[in-house]
Amino acid sequence: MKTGVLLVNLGTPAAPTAKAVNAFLSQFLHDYRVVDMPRALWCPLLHGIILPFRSPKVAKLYRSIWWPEGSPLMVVSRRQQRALHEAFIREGIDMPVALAMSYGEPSMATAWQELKAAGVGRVIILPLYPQYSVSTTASVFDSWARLMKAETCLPAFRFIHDYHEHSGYIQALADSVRDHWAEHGQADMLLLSYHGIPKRFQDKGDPYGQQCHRTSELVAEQLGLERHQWRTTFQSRFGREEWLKPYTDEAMKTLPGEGVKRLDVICPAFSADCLETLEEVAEQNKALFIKGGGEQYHYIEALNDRGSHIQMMLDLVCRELA
Ligand SMILES: C=CC1=C(C)c2cc3[nH]c(cc4nc(cc5[nH]c(cc1n2)c(C)c5CCC(=O)O)C(CCC(=O)O)=C4C)c(C)c3C=C
Ligand SMILES: [Fe+2]
Ligand SMILES: [Fe+2]
Repeated sequence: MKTGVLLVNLGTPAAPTAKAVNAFLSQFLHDYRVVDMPRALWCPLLHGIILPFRSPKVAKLYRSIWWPEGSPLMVVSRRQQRALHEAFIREGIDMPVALAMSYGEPSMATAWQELKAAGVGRVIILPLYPQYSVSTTASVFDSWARLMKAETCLPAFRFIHDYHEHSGYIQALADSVRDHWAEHGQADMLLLSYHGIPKRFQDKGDPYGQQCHRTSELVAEQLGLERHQWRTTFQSRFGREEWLKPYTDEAMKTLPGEGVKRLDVICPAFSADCLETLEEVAEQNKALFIKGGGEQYHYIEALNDRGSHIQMMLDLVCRELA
């Protein structure tokens, strides 16, 4: 039976316009895995305030990072899909690779049709989230399960839960930091900034925060950093409740006062650069750090279609084939 790979990431608006951002956010923020409030309370807030006010504001941010070929997240994801397919060809393996997004296009239904058309009867689902979270990974599983309701003969499938301590992933992160140091020199501190989640999710059993801390420890160990040379923080808060701490934006304001004048920042939870890395981390946080007395700030790009990242994906898939 032919096997195929289904790469899945979050998704992104089709255009950097208020209308497209509204459509994307509406689908995203209606997902119970992301916002678990009763709909009678959440929908009036979402439709009455969040979507009308946030969409034009966020569209402007998307315009500031949009590439000529499209949204960075989409452009990078397509490159990853192509590179993984080519890596399999080099290994002499015929392995169709499809790309799906949890929200927006290409949907999981579109990707599954592509795999079926290629004769695939066994699927390896690889959510491109190194750390498991109910808000991301579990949502990918929900989409798959919903899609499978229409199938009479289910394909065999494997679902890759997380890869937060996979040696190839840790090595790829460490290599990307070393490459950055070779070009720019080593800063006073390496900050590992992860997308946050509400603390309440962690209290209910989401292992995301613990997995982020583990990734940081392994990267720091691989780089031979001493404890005062690295730190873990959480970014991209949404809403008013408490999220995982410490917060990245608060660290930007306090680190210069602690003597950290030169800062390198890496975002290991993002397998592809996107709004949250290119705008929030590379631009907004840099401004906060410099305003707080920092002197030099470098954002180290996501693993994207780096060779070692693609090799790690190949390894993750091959493990499931064994
Ligand atoms: C590690 C990956 C991610 C986790 C965990 C995650 C949780 C999470 N996110 C929101 C709300 C928003 N996230 C937004 C953008 C966004 N989030 C991720 C990844 C994770 N999110 C990515 C890759 C992106 C960027 C997409 C792009 O187009 O570039 C947004 C949209 C932008 C904005 O309005 O600020 C929202 C909203 C919640 C509520 C949540 C956990 C509950
Ligand atoms: Fe609604
Ligand atoms: Fe997010």
